Amino acid sequence: MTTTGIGALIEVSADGSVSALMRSTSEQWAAAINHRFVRELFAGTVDEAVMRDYLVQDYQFFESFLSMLGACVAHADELDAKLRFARQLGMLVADEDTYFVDSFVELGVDPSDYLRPELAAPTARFRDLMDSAVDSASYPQLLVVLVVAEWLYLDWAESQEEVPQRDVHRGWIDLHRSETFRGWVQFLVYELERVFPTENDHGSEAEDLARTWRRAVDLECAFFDNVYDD
Ligand SMILES: Cc1ncc(CN)c(N)n1
Repeated sequence: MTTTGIGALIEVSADGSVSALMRSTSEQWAAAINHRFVRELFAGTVDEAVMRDYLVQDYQFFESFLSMLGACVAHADELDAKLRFARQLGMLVADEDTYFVDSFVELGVDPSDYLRPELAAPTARFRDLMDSAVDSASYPQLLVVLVVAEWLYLDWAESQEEVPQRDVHRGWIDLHRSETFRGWVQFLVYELERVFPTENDHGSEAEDLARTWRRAVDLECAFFDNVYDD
């Protein structure tokens, strides 16, 4: 076992499938974790309207994300894994949903504005990708999207030590960095490596997973970019 450069907080086998996926998107990954939104979030200088837009769109992301975890409870091939996804669902309901609702209060966003907003294009595309993974009922397809979404967030959230003062900024960083969050991401990465199809057995399935990985990384960049587009 070894660690990679970016994503170095997580152990991956250097000659395994996850390492290869990571290498295929290293530039886009670096662009996402060093994005202007991340820099401003750590500095506590994100424009109020940008933060509002980002969280309103991310609450829509969150809905499909929950469905993916539910689908993993249904389709994971081992009991231990099902239990791990069920525990994470409980954490998201308790901590992440509370963060969203408290932040909407802090930012003055009414439920009527955050429950059914118009979806920005990257949000709609991300939801399509997650909903397709759910419909596929394929544990590897679900894992590919989850690994990108969670590992990339761990990477940017652990990229700086100093955290900003305001709850709305600090809370979003804290949700994505801790021993516990790192353990969750490590679990996802081990699972993806474990169930990844070998080229000999299922060449086209592996290609399909690689396409999904690249699409998810591109969408992470687009999701950040979108909040600065008029
Ligand atoms: C767009 C996006 N990607 C990932 C995460 C982390 N679950 C998130 N909240 N939003």
